[in-house]
Amino acid sequence: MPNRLQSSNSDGAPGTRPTQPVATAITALSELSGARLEWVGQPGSQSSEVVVKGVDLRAQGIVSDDLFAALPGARTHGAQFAVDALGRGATAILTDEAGLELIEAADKAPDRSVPVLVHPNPRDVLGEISAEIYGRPSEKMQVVGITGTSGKTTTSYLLEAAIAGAGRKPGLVGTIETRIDGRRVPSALTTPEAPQLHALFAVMAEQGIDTVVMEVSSHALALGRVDGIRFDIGAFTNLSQDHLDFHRDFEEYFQAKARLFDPESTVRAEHAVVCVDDVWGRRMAELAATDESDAVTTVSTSTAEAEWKVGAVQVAEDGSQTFELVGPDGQSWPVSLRLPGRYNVANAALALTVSFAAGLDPDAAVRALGTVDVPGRVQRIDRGQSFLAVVDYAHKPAALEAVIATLRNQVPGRVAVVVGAGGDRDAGKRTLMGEAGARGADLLIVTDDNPRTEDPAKIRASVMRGAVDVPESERGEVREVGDRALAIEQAVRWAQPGDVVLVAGKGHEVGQEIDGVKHPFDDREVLGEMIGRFAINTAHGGKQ
Ligand SMILES: CC(=O)N[C@H]1[C@@H](OP(=O)(O)OP(=O)(O)OC[C@H]2O[C@@H](n3ccc(=O)[nH]c3=O)[C@H](O)[C@@H]2O)O[C@H](CO)[C@@H](O)[C@@H]1O[C@H](C)C(=O)N[C@@H](C)C(=O)N[C@H](CCC(=O)O)C(=O)O
Ligand SMILES: Nc1ncnc2c1ncn2[C@@H]1O[C@H](COP(=O)(O)OP(=O)(O)OP(=O)(O)O)[C@@H](O)[C@H]1O
Ligand SMILES: N[C@H](CCC[C@H](N)C(=O)O)C(=O)O
Repeated sequence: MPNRLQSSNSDGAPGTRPTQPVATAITALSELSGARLEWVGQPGSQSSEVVVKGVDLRAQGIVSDDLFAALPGARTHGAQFAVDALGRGATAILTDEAGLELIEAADKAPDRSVPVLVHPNPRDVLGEISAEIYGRPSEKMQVVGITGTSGKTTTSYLLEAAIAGAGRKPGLVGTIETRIDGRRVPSALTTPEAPQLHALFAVMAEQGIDTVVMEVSSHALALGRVDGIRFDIGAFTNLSQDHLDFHRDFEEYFQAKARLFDPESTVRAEHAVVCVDDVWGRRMAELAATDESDAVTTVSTSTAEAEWKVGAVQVAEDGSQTFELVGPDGQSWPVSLRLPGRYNVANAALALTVSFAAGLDPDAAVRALGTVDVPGRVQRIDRGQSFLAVVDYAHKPAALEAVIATLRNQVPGRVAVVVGAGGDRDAGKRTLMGEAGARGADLLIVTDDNPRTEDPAKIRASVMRGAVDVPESERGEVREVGDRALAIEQAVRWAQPGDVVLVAGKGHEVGQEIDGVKHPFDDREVLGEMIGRFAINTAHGGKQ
């Protein structure tokens, strides 16, 4: 039976469960959630004393004394894995009526009497239950949630640096990784499920973390993953097309994000910091407004009305930039940023406005921002070649357009873009990405991203359609090369001094998922290798 995990592993890296778990009676959870208490397995040994010390919704993640949340899903019902969870030491189960039936009908009945909390929609109560089991740890620290279509990871990294720079102990939860005071904990989702999140907060509390910055995806908001968290600050970056496979339309997508700001929502942050550059931001700021004068702070890099505004931006040859952030009382901060691109000025302005709202020392926060690079976000690959080579995570139309525009401004030469679209994700964005790539690049090579369970040729065909539908006079050359390594090779062979090669869509990812199997693939390594093989000796502009 798997033992309770430690909040620190033998190598000193933080674990994913607290070391000092608290026991919560199953009857208390029934009362808290309104779930009905039933019993399955051997009759006669029911004990109202049953307690749980942790919770998970993946049977494979269960350790002794856990509550197993057996949820209905799109692919399967968690109750199918109840026997496995009990074998790993779960002492109780949370499920719905269908789950209870599945457990009762299972070939292998539990060899003891097991309490089952039955709720019509267990996902709706899982956040509160998880918070309770772990002692409501998010209330012991200042939590900042960042949402929006693009810029969450970048803004989080900038803010994490500001928090550390200002002398606090930061926690970070996001797409690339979870970090506890700078030490890594791997993460599979941008925003983990509620049981994992509250456990992480409990570990962070044990390790003395005082300020947490976390990315909050629209999936998380819609699926209740952040329920039970008390957010001090909610930050909004922007909204553009993505995830319309999961959300019915843009309005529903907006409403999911709005859960972090809507005064009616149970996960509403106490303060909102909103970038009002786009119309969705302006709507979000209006929605978040209450009678409290400090409920919303607005920030803008455009002409939009806002309390915090960005003044003139100076861009150096290497793309790094400086700008002035001007506040409501005329106070102004000179900001230096290593990250290139106008959109990163927006990310940095948002990060700083949040850090001021969080009470961080402004000078220290501003200083810290100037040191930040983000893995796989406009990450330069330099092997001494005479053209600029960049890996970026743009995998949606607006992001692709933004990063191409940034790089176009940065080089005197031409732009090559290697990009594809992911399988089992918003199919509507594929043609738009093809269009953005074809309009922006002198050479667009349409390739595979993570096809997942889809036919890669069909995904490429959609991206290609968007690309070739752009009139020839308005676009560059378009090629289709399915093999991603070969596509990168072709872009590198094409590049001349002063050009830029952008490999977009996978950023920090280190695998390519094809038919359920993740094959090792890191754009940064492959691009570096191709430059080494085909573009060496270019310090003087030549090629092999
Ligand atoms: C649409 C979505 O987010 N679905 C999530 C949801 O799936 P689901 O409800 O359909 O569950 P299911 O796979 O049918 O499984 C049912 C239950 O059985 C359990 N189970 C299932 C199999 C097993 O072997 N053992 C087991 O215990 C599962 O934990 C679950 O509780 O619950 C599952 C359990 O946590 C998640 O794995 C799954 O995320 C899928 C894999 C996913 O890819 N999600 C992505 C789209 C996502 O959430 N992305 C956002 C970022 C988006 C962005 O901004 O870019 C994120 O926050 O990461
Ligand atoms: N503020 C922004 N506006 C538009 N595009 C942006 C912005 N910030 C970043 N991007 C683009 O989006 C890509 C992803 O950026 P980042 O990882 O910071 O966003 P994210 O919201 O975390 O994305 P995801 O939800 O896909 O994980 C970048 O590589 C860049 O191309
Ligand atoms: N969090 C995003 C990541 C997409 C990354 C891209 N490389 C792809 O596979 O589409 C998602 O799950 O939609």
